[in-house]
Amino acid sequence: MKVTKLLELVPFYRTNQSIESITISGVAMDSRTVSQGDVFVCIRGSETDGHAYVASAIDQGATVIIAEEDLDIDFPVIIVNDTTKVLAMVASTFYDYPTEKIYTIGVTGTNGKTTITYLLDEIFNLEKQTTATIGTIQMNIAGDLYPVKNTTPDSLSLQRSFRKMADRGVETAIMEVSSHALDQGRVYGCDFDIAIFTNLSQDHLDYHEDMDDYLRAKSLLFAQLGNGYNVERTKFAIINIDSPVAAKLIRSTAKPTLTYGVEKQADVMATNISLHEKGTSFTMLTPKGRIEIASPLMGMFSIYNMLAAAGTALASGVNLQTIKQSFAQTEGVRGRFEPVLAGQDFGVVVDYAHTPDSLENVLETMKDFCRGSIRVVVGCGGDRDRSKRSLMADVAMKYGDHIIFTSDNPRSESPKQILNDMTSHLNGGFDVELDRDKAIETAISSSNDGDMVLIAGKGHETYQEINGVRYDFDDREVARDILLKVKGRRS
Ligand SMILES: CC(=O)N[C@H]1[C@@H](OP(=O)(O)OP(=O)(O)OC[C@H]2O[C@@H](n3ccc(=O)[nH]c3=O)[C@H](O)[C@@H]2O)O[C@H](CO)[C@@H](O)[C@@H]1O[C@H](C)C(=O)N[C@@H](C)C(=O)N[C@H](CCC(=O)O)C(=O)O
Ligand SMILES: Nc1ncnc2c1ncn2[C@@H]1O[C@H](COP(=O)(O)OP(=O)(O)OP(=O)(O)O)[C@@H](O)[C@H]1O
Ligand SMILES: N[C@H](CCC[C@H](N)C(=O)O)C(=O)O
Ligand SMILES: [Mg+2]
Repeated sequence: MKVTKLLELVPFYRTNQSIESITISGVAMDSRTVSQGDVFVCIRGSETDGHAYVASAIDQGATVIIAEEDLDIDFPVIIVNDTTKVLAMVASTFYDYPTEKIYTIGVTGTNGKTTITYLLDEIFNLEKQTTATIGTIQMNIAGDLYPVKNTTPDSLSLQRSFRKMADRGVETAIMEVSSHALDQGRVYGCDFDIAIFTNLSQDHLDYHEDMDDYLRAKSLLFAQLGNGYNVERTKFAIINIDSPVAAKLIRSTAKPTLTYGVEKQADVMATNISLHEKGTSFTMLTPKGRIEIASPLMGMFSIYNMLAAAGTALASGVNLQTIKQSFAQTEGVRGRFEPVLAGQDFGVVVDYAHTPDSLENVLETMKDFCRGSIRVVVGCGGDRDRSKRSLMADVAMKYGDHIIFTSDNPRSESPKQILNDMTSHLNGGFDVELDRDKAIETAISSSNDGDMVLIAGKGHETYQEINGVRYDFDDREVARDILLKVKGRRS
């Protein structure tokens, strides 16, 4: 491709020499992945600055550089104001504007993103659509699964993935859009048709200055809605009206909004709610009529997730019966309120709650049904928001009868320090066990008929990250093994 064609979405740039005759065969944002003929785009990151790797990119075969500053080299350089935005633009041009051909749904909010992408995927699959999802667990393109590094990939990988989707005939793509991604422009260049907001509660204050900054990042998804190249499809924002920040998000988009909720009047509402041991049921009121919903998904938070998915599906033209059927037959998402069953007479649930709000939602749900004691095994991740640690501990103390604080993914931090951050303000009444395996064993082996154990924080994860090394660790497998061992001892 001619580099001038690659720049067709970039309105302003300067060059240090003529670039007319240059052609490129790929786009790279990391010097370590440059191939012969690539354009190398220098990105200023949080750890390092891509401008420092220009020489190495040239050595690897780059034919032209996109930078934010004059580089004083005898090599073609295109100078722009903001390489992050330009990377997204050129990636989208290089891969031939793939989101133009795909109905694209973005989900943002503190909790519920993964769950909603799965619910929507199931609905669209019932409609016999070819779909793709991108998020925390994996990327799924028409049934082919790919591992992911981030919940939301960088703009270059993202556009490459969209290209793959378009080539595989994907009609609808549903993706999680994290606040980091919005802040770092990873989804510039995506032409979203629908933007969904779940909720906002404390998380990521290691990255965002404060909750306002966190909200500002989230609101970019809605501000960006309709800025793309496809003007034929109607764009919608789907907003949880019960969230205290709903009005701000509604104001941040010029596009039509469909609201959902339980407490306030909304376009899609749940009434006659029944939360029970086997799931939920409710009457769903929608602009297309009312319908009775019954689902195995547990807890009030699941009703919000279903309303978000239902509103989106309706806005996308899906009928109510399909939505009802999908919610009835869903098996939920792995690691989200996932029961571990080994014939025991007490409950064991693995859940990805890693924020104060999600932990509270899950424990509230357990409290409603637990006939005995609630045991909570929980820790907090290292190199993440320190201020959520004591809040998560408070929630565990509020709902649990027996609390075992343990390690999550300590990453580069000292596990003891993390646990100290969680517990230093408490006056006892809990156990601390650094070894997550042992913590789970203690909780399970002390449980009896009617009790419930919550193993929180790691959900679907199959590793524990300590000092840069990922060791195999799966809460569900560990719990199952211990349950079988304990059963053997008791019989
Ligand atoms: C803090 C953060 O978000 N960092 C993200 C960021 O990396 P960075 O800014 O640190 O990049 P950097 O390492 O400074 O490098 C700058 C530039 O130099 C280039 N480089 C670097 C080295 C080299 O030898 N050559 C070279 O060219 C890099 O390719 C890059 O273009 O951009 C990268 C590409 O998009 C991300 O993978 C990376 O995510 C890191 C791994 C991360 O852990 N992020 C977490 C916090 C995150 O984003 N989480 C959210 C989900 C949160 C949630 O909802 O719960 C997510 O979306 O995953
Ligand atoms: N709507 C909701 N409101 C509050 N808590 C929720 C909601 N949905 C799910 N949760 C809780 O949050 C946890 C994570 O859910 P999910 O993975 O769907 O969220 P996410 O937004 O994708 O999280 P992440 O930011 O890690 O990607 C669940 O295990 C559950 O405990
Ligand atoms: N997407 C979240 C996941 C947290 C999961 C928890 N197990 C942890 O490691 O903190 C994050 O990166 O902050
Ligand atoms: Mg997620």
